[in-house]
Amino acid sequence: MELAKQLLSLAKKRVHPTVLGTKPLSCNGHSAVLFENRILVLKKGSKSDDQIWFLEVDTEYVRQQRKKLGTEVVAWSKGVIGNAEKPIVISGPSGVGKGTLISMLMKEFPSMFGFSVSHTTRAPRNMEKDGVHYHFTEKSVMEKEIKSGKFLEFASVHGNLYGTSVEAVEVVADAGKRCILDIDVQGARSVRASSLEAIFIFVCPPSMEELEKRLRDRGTETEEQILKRLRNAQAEIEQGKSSNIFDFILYNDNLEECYDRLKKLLGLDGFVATSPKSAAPREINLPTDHSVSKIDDKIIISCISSGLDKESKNSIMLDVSSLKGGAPGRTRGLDFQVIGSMDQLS
Ligand SMILES: Nc1ncnc2c1ncn2[C@@H]1O[C@H](COP(=O)(O)OP(=O)(O)OP(=O)(O)O)[C@@H](O)[C@H]1O
Ligand SMILES: Nc1nc2c(ncn2[C@@H]2O[C@H](COP(=O)(O)O)[C@@H](O)[C@H]2O)c(=O)[nH]1
Repeated sequence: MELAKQLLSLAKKRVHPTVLGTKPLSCNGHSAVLFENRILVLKKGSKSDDQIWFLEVDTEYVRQQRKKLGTEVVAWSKGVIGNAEKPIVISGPSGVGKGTLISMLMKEFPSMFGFSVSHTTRAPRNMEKDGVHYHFTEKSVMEKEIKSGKFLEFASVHGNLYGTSVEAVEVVADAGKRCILDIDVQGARSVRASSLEAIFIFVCPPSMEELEKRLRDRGTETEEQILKRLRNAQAEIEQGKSSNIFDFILYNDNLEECYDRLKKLLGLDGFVATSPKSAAPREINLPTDHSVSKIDDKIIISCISSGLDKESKNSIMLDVSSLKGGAPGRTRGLDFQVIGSMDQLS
């Protein structure tokens, strides 16, 4: 009942906490169940992907944000049935070939991987499309969004702001794909410190001369920008090799060989991409009429449905013992079991 006391004390003091995360859309009523550090909210008569929500009140993430923002904080997080595979964070100096390797992976395994589309304040290059390569944005807008908690991580890189929104990672996982993040070392450090469990790979150039050649041959930067990126590369390579952020270091000398090593460390060597392997979570549809009770880590949702001549009762048992992640954005690891028949199962 610690959480109940905490909530009561906040209400008495008339504290208005900073609310992080995307709020659930309004609905025709809801049931709420109190846990140790969060409140489970079951929306009545909502779509299957919008039924289970958590209001994080005293989770690790909320405590971190409270410290960072200096205010009381609560955070919305959508409950998702099942788990997602760990995202892959790829870092390395500009021009080393991260984007090239990621494109190869996505081309060979289109149904397995999805790209986390970052936000940036830098101007688009000729072939770059808004919403595909980046979400191109104004600095003032991005700064506001950073304050509102939209980003999992952000950093100032080569003079511009770059950031990964919570949504960018979660839409990929919700589609049943494994998310790939192309971010700099500062961003990788932030993700390492966040609640997102990931695999961290650092891509190294064979030499500074070769890195410079690749950057120049790419022809996308001005001379001034090339020099800035090369200066930053020195420090990034040192940090990439010496810090304990990264699980793997990949040397990108010969592209094909490097790509083969990348596939090997992801367990994809010899893997033939055939039919789409979807890890999309199972879904339940909760009817408008239901009552909720809690037994330890199990939530029993009793549904009442009236037929022509009889009223039948069915129940779903929602297991919340293996919740993963928590805020920001999604709480994964929910599982359910149907007790009795359930017409509403999709
Ligand atoms: N192993 C390689 N050998 C030769 N050229 C390469 C190799 N890998 C990538 N390249 C080339 O180097 C250039 C830079 O690659 P890429 O754009 O993928 O780098 P990046 O690490 O994503 O850079 P940034 O961080 O600036 O986005 C491209 O023109 C690409 O074709
Ligand atoms: N911390 C973050 N770094 C990011 C993100 N998106 C990209 N990047 C890194 O920026 C540089 C430059 O990229 P470019 O497209 O301008 O060449 C590169 O190292 C990327 O990895 C992000 O969301 N967060």
